[in-house]
Amino acid sequence: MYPTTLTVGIIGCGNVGNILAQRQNAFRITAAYDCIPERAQEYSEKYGAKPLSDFSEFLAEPVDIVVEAASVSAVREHAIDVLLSGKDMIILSVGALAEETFRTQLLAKARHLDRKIHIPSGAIMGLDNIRIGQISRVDTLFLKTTKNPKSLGIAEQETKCVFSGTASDCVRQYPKNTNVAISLSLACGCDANVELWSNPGETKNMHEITFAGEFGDAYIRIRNNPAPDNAATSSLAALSILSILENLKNPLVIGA
Ligand SMILES: NC(=O)C1=CN([C@@H]2O[C@H](COP(=O)(O)OP(=O)(O)OC[C@H]3O[C@@H](n4cnc5c(N)ncnc54)[C@H](O)[C@@H]3O)[C@@H](O)[C@H]2O)C=CC1
Ligand SMILES: O=C([O-])CC(=O)C(=O)O
Repeated sequence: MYPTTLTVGIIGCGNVGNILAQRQNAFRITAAYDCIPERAQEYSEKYGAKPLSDFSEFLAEPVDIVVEAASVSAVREHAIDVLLSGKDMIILSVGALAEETFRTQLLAKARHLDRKIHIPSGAIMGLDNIRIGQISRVDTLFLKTTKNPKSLGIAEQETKCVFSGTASDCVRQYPKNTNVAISLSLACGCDANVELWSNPGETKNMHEITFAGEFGDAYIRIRNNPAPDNAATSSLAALSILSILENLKNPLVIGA
């Protein structure tokens, strides 16, 4: 069981890492790792977490849970070692789990070590009940994401569909922008269909989910405010991690 005040180790001292540190309540971030050591150092000066530039030293820190808020490659490089060090983990760069061999290895390790990997709802709503896809018929799971071209890292000046295909192919091309597509796929147990739109007039990060099956049908539209230090990331993504950390000890479990 977790203690009353959780201790957290953070991988990634960027936009999300900073939001989490600014809103510590039921938890304390005590260890910080970033592949750019100056970022971990600066983070430490601002928030008091111990900066670690060597990942094995980070793993030796006695934290209750590790939060990844870095990149798909950080998950591939470090997630199995985090589990091996005896810690549960929250993974935000969910796109890493699109690759089947890696996902199978990671989940087998977690099962073997009796550790939990939390996938936050991130920048979308409704992920809880999309899990019914694992136990009932699904006819449609479709995500349409619309962002400003600057967030997508492209120079497109027209409103345009820049990707149409499966979630796993989409996150390979846009690993910083479509992690939510993999969260939906993992929840439902099938590869979601995705369209990614670039719109120079869009100031929000918009996700429209269409889900239909045995239960009926649903359409969920989320119009996210971009986070202050990284417009490609929605503020909701950091808030969803905060809600996991704040609720880990709560005896009342809300949602599917
Ligand atoms: N699941 C979801 O709904 C969402 C997921 N994300 C993902 O969350 C992650 C964090 O987002 P932001 O904080 O906005 O990004 P950011 O770019 O502001 O910060 C990332 C930080 O992680 C560090 N980093 C990158 N690769 C690393 C590695 N291999 N090892 C250690 N440190 C590494 C960077 O130096 C940087 O300081 C990104 O991968 C982003 O795509 C973002 C929004 C929604
Ligand atoms: O923050 C968002 O709107 C979604 C995002 O970047 C992702 O899923 O990677």
